[in-house]
Amino acid sequence: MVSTRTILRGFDKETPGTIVISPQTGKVLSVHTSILPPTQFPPGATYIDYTPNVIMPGLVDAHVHLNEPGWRTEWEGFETGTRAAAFGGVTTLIDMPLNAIPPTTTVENFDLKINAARGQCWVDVGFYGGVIPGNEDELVALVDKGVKGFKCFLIESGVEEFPAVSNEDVKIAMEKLKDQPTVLMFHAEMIPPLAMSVGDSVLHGDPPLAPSGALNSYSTFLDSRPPALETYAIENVISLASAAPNLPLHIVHLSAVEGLPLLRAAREKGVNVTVETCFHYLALAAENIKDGDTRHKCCPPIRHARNQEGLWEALKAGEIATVVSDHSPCTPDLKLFCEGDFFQAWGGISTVGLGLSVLWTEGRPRGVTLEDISQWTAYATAKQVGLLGQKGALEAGWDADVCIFDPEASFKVTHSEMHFKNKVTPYEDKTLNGVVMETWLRGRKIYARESGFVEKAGAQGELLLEKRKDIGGIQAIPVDALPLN
Ligand SMILES: NC(=O)N[C@H]1NC(=O)NC1=O
Repeated sequence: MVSTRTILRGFDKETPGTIVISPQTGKVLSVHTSILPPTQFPPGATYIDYTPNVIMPGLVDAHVHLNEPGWRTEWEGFETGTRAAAFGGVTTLIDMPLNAIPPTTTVENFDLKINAARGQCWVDVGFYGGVIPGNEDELVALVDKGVKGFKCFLIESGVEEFPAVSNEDVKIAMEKLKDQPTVLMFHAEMIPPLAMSVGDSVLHGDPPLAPSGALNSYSTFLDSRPPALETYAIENVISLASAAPNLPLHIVHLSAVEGLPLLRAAREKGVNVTVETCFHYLALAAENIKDGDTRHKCCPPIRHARNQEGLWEALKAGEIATVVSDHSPCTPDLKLFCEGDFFQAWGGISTVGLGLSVLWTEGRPRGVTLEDISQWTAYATAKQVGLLGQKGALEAGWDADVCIFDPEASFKVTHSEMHFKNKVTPYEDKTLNGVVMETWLRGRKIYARESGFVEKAGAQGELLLEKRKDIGGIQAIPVDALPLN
């Protein structure tokens, strides 16, 4: 018999709750902060009691590099990246415009990307477009075709087909996008003019000149990318904001806390700018990175524990709106483990699907709740990419994307717990607290810890290609505003 209702009972926030979903439409029908007994439902309804586990909205990871199509599909791909997401309770991924070949910088390239993704995804996937020098005439067409936002680099991106933009390029892009439902995002690192750094303590360190020290030493690498690169770039972004006051701006993967007062001051002056950080900046610290361990290389770099505490405080205060993975994998050879050279190794960390447990492991001792985590990794990320109303919370009428989480269990990150294509991550062998027991996408189970991936679900992820209807962007939302009920 085809069931007309699926009822999931577990904990919603701290209280027992029940959600009723329709397997036919894949939508949430109702959410209750009480236990609805099975007798209240029509015959044929499926009733699953997950107590004492927690029912959470599926995560929306708004920053992943899935790298397909092109030769870097060896690094990751739609099938493996989305399977890794499903393992970790992530039900929506937003793919970055670079590292695949070609990059998502034209409509023609976007079509190639869409064709490559179709039929391969375990979870729903949306896309960002890229802003590079000279592609301004593609931007509005990309919005119409459904990109959720745009990313540009203010410093070398690491891949030649996605060059950095100048301020002139940014202004041209802003002019094109100023009235569009989108968000313009910046990889905010820039090399300050040398003259500014002479004896200037504001720069918090030396300018990024040639590395002075052993190339396999983490501190040599860290010293080459001081907070000044981030603060200079953020100041630069803020200085450009008046060119398009209605266009939401967003700083991706902030590492340096020194950037936060600049963003706060800008927001106070009315600049529509938000900021994200990543799981690795909240969980890993420079003090613990051994020389040569290039699994930890990313840009901007992982900084010291004191900086990390500042990021946690800013998250709790609502100054940082979202937490994402910036999953940017590569094949193991490109991490140059023999040489351990931090300057030549690929910069990027593989995390997709581990983030919820990483945040719970690190956040719980700091007083963070699952509700906070849900806010940062589902509700606010969905808002950033214009998906509220469909994704990011368990609300009647929204997609029944569900993560069943056991907050008391733990697991060790071995190769069998990594589902991304290349099993290279700084979390290897670490024990993480909190285990995703099941993941449901639009009303259907796609992964269960006990029985594994539901094979027939393998191609059910949808591509989120509808044009955004909102004005884009996000403002940091106080944690108590989380609409789980
Ligand atoms: N090209 C690319 O994926 N770059 C990412 N890697 C990283 O460490 N930071 C990034 O922006």
